[in-house]
Amino acid sequence: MTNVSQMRVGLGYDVHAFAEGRKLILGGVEIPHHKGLLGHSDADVLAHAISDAILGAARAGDIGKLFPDTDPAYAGADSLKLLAEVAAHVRGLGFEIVDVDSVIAAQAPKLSPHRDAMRENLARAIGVSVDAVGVKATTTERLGFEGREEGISAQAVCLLAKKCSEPAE
Ligand SMILES: Nc1ccn([C@@H]2O[C@H](COP(=O)(O)O)[C@@H](O)[C@H]2O)c(=O)n1
Ligand SMILES: C[C@@]1(CO)OP(=O)(O)OP(=O)(O)OC[C@H]1O
Repeated sequence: MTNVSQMRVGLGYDVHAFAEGRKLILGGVEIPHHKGLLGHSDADVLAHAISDAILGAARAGDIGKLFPDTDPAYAGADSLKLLAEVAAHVRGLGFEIVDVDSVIAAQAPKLSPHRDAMRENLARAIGVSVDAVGVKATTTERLGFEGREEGISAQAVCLLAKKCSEPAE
């Protein structure tokens, strides 16, 4: 028997609408802006997309399954804490979190000044090194709901590895 790694990829996507009187929190960073994102939790759309990418790679459902948006326990929840729970959950299933990359689609505000702070927060929550977490941002050239500044979307991919035994040839 030899130990081999089974590799799995996951994809996550999330959208939250802008609302007045809310904080804008992305990757656990509170970003100065005149409006924030609406949600049951803190509406950290980036942390949610990454959570779903990790869960997708583990074939373990999605964040709505783990943390229902009908459960008052998650009202105003810190999404970095939910992400840390997701990481612990997939490790409990035997997976190692190898790599994460992501992109935020937002017409405004400018996010690149906050990239490193987001990466550090996310890496700490996931329990990986900062170089294993990518964060990018794009406008949508004023097209679509992001371009009209009605909301923000985020997409993420994740690579997981699981050690498994296989009979030698
Ligand atoms: N909210 C955003 C959007 C974009 N950026 C940075 O600007 C670059 C150019 O964006 P385009 O949509 O015109 O391609 C992009 O590569 C990001 O570095 C940003 O910081 N915040
Ligand atoms: C994060 C959770 C927590 O209840 O709520 P929301 O902030 O509404 O976020 P969404 O991505 O719409 O749903 C996932 C939920 O698990």
